[in-house]
Amino acid sequence: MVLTGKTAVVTGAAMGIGKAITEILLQNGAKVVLLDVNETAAKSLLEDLRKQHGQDRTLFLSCNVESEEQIKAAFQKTVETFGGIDILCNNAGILNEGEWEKTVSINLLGVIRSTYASLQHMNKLTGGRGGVIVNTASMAGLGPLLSCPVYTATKHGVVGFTRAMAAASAASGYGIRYNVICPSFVQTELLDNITLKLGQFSHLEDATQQLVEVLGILTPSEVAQCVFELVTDETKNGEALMIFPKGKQYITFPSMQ
Ligand SMILES: NC(=O)C1=CN([C@@H]2O[C@H](COP(=O)(O)OP(=O)(O)OC[C@H]3O[C@@H](n4cnc5c(N)ncnc54)[C@H](O)[C@@H]3O)[C@@H](O)[C@H]2O)C=CC1
Ligand SMILES: CC/C=C\C[C@H](O)C(=O)/C=C/C=C/C=C\C=C\[C@@H](O)C/C=C\CCC(=O)O
Repeated sequence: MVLTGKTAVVTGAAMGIGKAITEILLQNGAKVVLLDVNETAAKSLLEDLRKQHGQDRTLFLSCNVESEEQIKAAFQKTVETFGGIDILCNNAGILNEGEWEKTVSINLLGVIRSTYASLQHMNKLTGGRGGVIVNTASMAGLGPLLSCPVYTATKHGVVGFTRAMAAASAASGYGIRYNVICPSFVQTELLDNITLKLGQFSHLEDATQQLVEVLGILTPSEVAQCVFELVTDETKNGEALMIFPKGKQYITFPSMQ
């Protein structure tokens, strides 16, 4: 996929990995709609992006992925502004084992809400142009992080949902590819104040810290480069890409056949 002239929507775009995804998509010619709840950070980023890429290739819309209504309104505004949606990066996510229902609502249900809402605009069977969706899971979507069981569950859900949507799309002729990234630790604000975010499992922080020391820490740009690969390589559908500082690996799952 050539990105020039394409329209991308990125959730959780104001900071961290979402910001890096937004930047690499703009650098490669796409128009990008930034969705986030952090208006201050988003508007500051938008000002910088417009200085670099011009006034007409970006749009910020305040959108909480816990709200189907806000997601649908954001997608409608995107289509009205840029004519359609070609790329969707469901990236918004939190880590909060104390508020685990909120974690589920954002990390898993938010991805489902956004994916389903995008169908009417992207599905070739309903007048869409097709395209690609890349969801942000985690290595915790492939194996357990003992200090955050609910976060782990949400990310396992994102991996499974993405792979099922990829199969459904291929079988139905939607013309949409679905892929998922599974990064290890990334230097973002999500990692700040981790003890508080682990809630009743904060006594297990040291075990996670040991994982960090073994695996190292990625930069958001390294993760965004992998998203760019999954967006542009039109052979990729149903892929889970594990990303860590020493490299990356496409996961092979047990085959039912
Ligand atoms: N930082 C890490 O070590 C890793 C992060 N991830 C995942 O990467 C994604 C991005 O996280 P980071 O960039 O690390 O965190 P971050 O905290 O830097 O950025 C998350 C962004 O999502 C936004 N957001 C939060 N709740 C939202 C909601 N309800 N609706 C819309 N936007 C919302 C925040 O305002 C923020 O801009 C998350 O899904 C996270 O689970 C995956 C693996 C590793
Ligand atoms: C306390 C949580 C800290 C950060 C959360 C962050 O957002 C995140 O998602 C970081 C994940 C890092 C995970 C790193 C390693 C995970 C190891 C095990 O759970 C096994 C995982 C995958 C095995 C895959 C395989 O080898 O087949």
